[in-house]
Amino acid sequence: MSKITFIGGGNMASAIIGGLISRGTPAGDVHVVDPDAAKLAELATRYGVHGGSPDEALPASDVLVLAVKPQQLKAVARQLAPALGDALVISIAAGIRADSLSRWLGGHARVVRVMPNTPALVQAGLSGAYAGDAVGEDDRALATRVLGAVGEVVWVDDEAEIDGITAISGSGPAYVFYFMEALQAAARAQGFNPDTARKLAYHTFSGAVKLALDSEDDAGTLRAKVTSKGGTTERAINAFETSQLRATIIAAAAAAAARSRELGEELGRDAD
Ligand SMILES: NC(=O)C1=CN([C@@H]2O[C@H](COP(=O)(O)OP(=O)(O)OC[C@H]3O[C@@H](n4cnc5c(N)ncnc54)[C@H](OP(=O)(O)O)[C@@H]3O)[C@@H](O)[C@H]2O)C=CC1
Ligand SMILES: O=C(O)[C@@H]1CCC=N1
Repeated sequence: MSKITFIGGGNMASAIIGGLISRGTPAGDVHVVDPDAAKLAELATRYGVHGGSPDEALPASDVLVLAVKPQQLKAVARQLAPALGDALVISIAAGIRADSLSRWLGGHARVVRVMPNTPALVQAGLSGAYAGDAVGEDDRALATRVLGAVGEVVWVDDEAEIDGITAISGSGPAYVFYFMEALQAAARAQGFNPDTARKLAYHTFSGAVKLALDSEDDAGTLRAKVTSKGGTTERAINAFETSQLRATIIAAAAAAAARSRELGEELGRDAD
């Protein structure tokens, strides 16, 4: 495996690092740069990875993963540019387009834009990936190896699709957790204690997902098999439909995709 340096050791970087280490990447091959010493200490304790400065880490890196907030990326990229060398740069920042980043890195061509998600921590991630024509097959294969260690990788030819992937699988775990929270609250409202409410909600979710993944039926058919005519489920689904829950979910994802495009426009300008 290649030497990988993460710039930013926050939530998403921790998830990818945790996934890489549990899949056998040697801890000595992973460096993390983050201004927060407490975060670095926690990553070192949990996964054995090294913290350090960009000056130490960059010259020895084959792959650089930029995992700072989109609002921080321009300044970070400009600062890294002089010491970058020939590393493959993978940006996971929402919204920021590959050509903006390449420009901030002083015209660095080996840039891949990726949208991962936090289930990477348990090797169940999904990453959308895009690279321009200047990025060769070897670099695409290298990016696939890094992200593929923590889940599925889906390459797109049109960068605009990364905004859609951000809205579905990038932000999506939060939608799922929102539904799980709501189902727990519903269980509490039925009088169950917190432990039982959690068990009922989580186990129902994981059981339904396992059933869907293992089944040849689509989700609509599986739903119909639960929904007896004149029964209890029908009453609940009718309540969802009356409150236009499906349309709300579709509109929410469209809002997330629009925000991704907006971030690319707003933060991609070179004016400041
Ligand atoms: N969380 C998620 O589910 C997903 C996030 N992403 C993307 O990943 C990126 C990171 O998100 P997330 O992990 O949630 O954010 P976090 O805020 O948790 O992590 C970003 C980290 O970068 C650090 N940082 C800031 N400036 C620098 C610098 N100059 N050098 C090194 N590190 C620096 C921050 O420190 P400090 O807090 O002190 O500023 C922070 O620890 C974002 O661009 C986001 O769009 C993509 C997919 C999913
Ligand atoms: O909320 C965000 O902006 C980031 C990108 C996708 C998930 N988290």
